[in-house]
Amino acid sequence: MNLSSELRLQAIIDGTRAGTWEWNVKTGEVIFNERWATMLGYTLEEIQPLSIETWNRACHPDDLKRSYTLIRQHLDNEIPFYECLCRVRRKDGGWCWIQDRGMLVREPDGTPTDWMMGTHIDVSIEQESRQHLDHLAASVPGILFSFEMVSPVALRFTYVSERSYSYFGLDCKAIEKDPCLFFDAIHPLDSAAVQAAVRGCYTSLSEGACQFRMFVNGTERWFRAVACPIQDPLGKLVWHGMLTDIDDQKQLENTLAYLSITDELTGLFNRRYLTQSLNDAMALYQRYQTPFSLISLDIDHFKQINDSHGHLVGDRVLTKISELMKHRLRATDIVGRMGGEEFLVLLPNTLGEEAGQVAENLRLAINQSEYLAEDNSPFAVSVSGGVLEMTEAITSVEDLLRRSDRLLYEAKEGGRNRVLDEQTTSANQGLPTSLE
Ligand SMILES: Nc1nc2c(ncn2[C@@H]2O[C@H](COP(=O)(O)OP(=O)(O)OP(=O)(O)O)[C@@H](O)[C@H]2O)c(=O)[nH]1
Repeated sequence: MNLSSELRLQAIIDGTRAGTWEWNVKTGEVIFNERWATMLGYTLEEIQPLSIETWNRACHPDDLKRSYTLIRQHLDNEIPFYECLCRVRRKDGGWCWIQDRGMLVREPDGTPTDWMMGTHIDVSIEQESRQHLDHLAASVPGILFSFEMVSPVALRFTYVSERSYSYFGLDCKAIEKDPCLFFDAIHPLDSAAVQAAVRGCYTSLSEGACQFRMFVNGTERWFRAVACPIQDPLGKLVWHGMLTDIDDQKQLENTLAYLSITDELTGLFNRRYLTQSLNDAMALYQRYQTPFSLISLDIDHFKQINDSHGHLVGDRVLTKISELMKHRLRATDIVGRMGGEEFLVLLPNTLGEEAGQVAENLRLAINQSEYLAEDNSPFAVSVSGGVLEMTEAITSVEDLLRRSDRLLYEAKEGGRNRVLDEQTTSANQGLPTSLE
């Protein structure tokens, strides 16, 4: 090519529409090109005479301070290039965003000169779009994010909205630099699920969602993330999504789940949960012959207790017996109130003989406890019960409960305050299918 280097350089500068600056850091002398002036709405002539003061007046004071700090770092060889985003005042009084870049000019042997040179490029449009996005993100009830995936297990956040700080105390820029900051804050019990969702996104190339807990200021909170892949104009797949705080919803779900399986008065499991647990235990028995036993206990003459001492005292008896049972049973046992004054205990992996001893201990503990009337006078309470070990002969949960009721009935008939099992009763000979 036979064009002079000067001509080529000028063509490149004109083509990039860059304002250029040259600054003698010793004397303050400054040279700007025509484009530099037109970027701000002037002609070069209008802003004569030029000096570093021309720039000092045009640049926003906050950005100017930052700019000089960065220049100092560059001149002290701490950073190889100078780069700073600055707001600059235009002739019409408005501001524009200028990407300011430059470096110290050196002789071919590396000796520094007194001159720094660089470019000013108007990036107002890009900056405004970024701000629009930030404003939009700030008005959405969640954290907006974008990420690229470099492998099925590694992703890089290309955008995280500022709300990340108020949501989980992590700076959005810090997460963009290091995604581990985000992943390390996920509850260890949920990190496998999150990783699986990320892998799912990578392989299915479709929308992915997951719920997980994160540690926020030392406490756990539930979040939900949804992300959808979009192919950008360069053919790269980028996931865009939103993360919302669903802690209140989760608390409500947990409360509802707890209430749906809990007896309100005693805090024990309710009939629904007991029936489900019996179905599960029976399925395990039928599939793997995993043994289990069932204890049923019913308070004797509870109607009399209510009638003599009042319903409130009756309620206290139910609560006290529930507490007694909870403390005497294993964590794996399932104890619940079937309704009224009747309790059931499901003992997984327990044979009838052992269950019989547990039932007898419960009966004794209940009978030997002290119950107080409204006037603090003590009265006694006893229970009758039945113990059943699951066997091949028992065909269904209904059958199991029918046999259990039968034992209970016989214990009541036999004088109450006792626990019977199928071996010690007549019930094992010719079991009736109903109490009638
Ligand atoms: N205080 C109180 N009483 C209840 C509750 N649920 C049921 N009851 C009462 O429990 C009593 C049960 O009476 P019955 O079924 O005749 O049995 P019982 O008096 O214990 O007699 P036996 O079982 O034959 O020893 C009824 O009076 C019910 O009103 C409750 O949640 N609180």
